[in-house]
Amino acid sequence: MGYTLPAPARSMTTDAELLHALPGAVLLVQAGRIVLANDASVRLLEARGTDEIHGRPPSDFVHPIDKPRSQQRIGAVAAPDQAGLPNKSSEFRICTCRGNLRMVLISSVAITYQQQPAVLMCGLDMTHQSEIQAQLRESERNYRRLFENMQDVYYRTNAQGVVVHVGPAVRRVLGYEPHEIEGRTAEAFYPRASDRDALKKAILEHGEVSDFPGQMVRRDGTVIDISISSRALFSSDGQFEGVEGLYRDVTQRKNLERELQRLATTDMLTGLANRRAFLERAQLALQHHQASGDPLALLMLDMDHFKSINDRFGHLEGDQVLGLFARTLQALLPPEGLAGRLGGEEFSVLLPGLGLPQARAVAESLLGAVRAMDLSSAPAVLHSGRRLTVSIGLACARPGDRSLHDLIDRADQALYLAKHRGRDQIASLQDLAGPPDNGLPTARTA
Ligand SMILES: Nc1nc2c(ncn2[C@@H]2O[C@H](COP(=O)(O)OP(=O)(O)OP(=O)(O)O)[C@@H](O)[C@H]2O)c(=O)[nH]1
Repeated sequence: MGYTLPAPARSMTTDAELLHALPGAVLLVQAGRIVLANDASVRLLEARGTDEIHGRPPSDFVHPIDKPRSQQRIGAVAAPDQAGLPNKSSEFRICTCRGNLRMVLISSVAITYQQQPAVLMCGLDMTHQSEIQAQLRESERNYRRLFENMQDVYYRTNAQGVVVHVGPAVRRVLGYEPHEIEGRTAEAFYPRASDRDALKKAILEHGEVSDFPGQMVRRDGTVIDISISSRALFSSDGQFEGVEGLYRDVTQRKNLERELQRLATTDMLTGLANRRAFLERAQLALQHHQASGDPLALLMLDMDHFKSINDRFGHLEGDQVLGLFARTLQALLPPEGLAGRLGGEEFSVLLPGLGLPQARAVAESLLGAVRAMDLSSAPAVLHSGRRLTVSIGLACARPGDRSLHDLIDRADQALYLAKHRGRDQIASLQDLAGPPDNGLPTARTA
């Protein structure tokens, strides 16, 4: 296949035609005046024709700021020590005949033309490149500003986990200067090595992580919650080169979340688990019991004749008593136990790992502690000489339990039995005459 030149290729026969066909602007200056301008310079200077250029000093087209430099260069290029060599090209602001500004890269050389000394100037329009450079500089300034003011900490480590770069936000987040962190391994700032290991593992497994939770230690020793988004860096031949990412201090948000979680799961009057939280934990404990066969006991507690406390001493005093009762429960719980307020003056205690005898012992101690409760924060009750008591229903999880409801139901029935039998006592369904419950003897009394 032959190659054909594109259509309008101009054919030229003279040197002058060659000069006018040049894409670069050329001016010839003699005795300080332009004596020749090629077509490209006419276009560059936005002249109507060569007449608008010929006869004028080149400085007519140079921006006042660049005039001294331009004149100095034209003088220097003609100096004998320049030996007819062109000077180094340099950018000048050029004002066109139409008043527009152009950035032109100009180089000159001293010659002899028609037996007279002359300076030949060659110019390349750099306006577009200058604009690009200015945009680049502006964009670089913008990125730097953004980087300096960023709330998140940018960091980069090498393959050995050494921090090679960290952003200035680290001053605010961790209280260190960037140079104090650069050159150290990131592990140094994690309170638990396992956190950093988990992050590393996740990044290597997935290539990147987003909003990965963790904690870091500030210079003053306080531990803060952070959220990290990072990615692994690889060389073009697939070698692991380190990690790059951003982390931010989310302590405030985490504290708020923890507080919301606490509010959502805590009974405000007593500080115990609320009904929803208690039942959730009880469900988990039952599942564990079903999977492991570990014993599980549940107590239902109801203050005796509580209505009369409210009626006689007022609702506020009643609230004080409920608070006291809750603290008494809490103080006597075994480490794995959980107390909750199911509503009103009804409470429940979950006893994972405890069988009937141990659970009964806990219930006994609760019964005694309520009888002996210090009522100084409920002064009206205290001065009346009234003693408080509680009734307790006790049930143990059985292999046949289909749901938590079965266990709670038995504890409720046992509580009813304790009330029925005169209150201030413990009952379990084993106390009823009937078939053996869970292999234990029947008709036991509390
Ligand atoms: N002060 C106070 N009283 C409450 C609260 N919730 C429920 N109560 C009261 O607790 C009382 C419960 O009374 P009842 O269920 O009739 O039983 P009781 O008087 O405790 O008698 P027995 O349970 O049969 O021993 C009612 O008067 C309720 O108004 C509370 O948050 N604060």
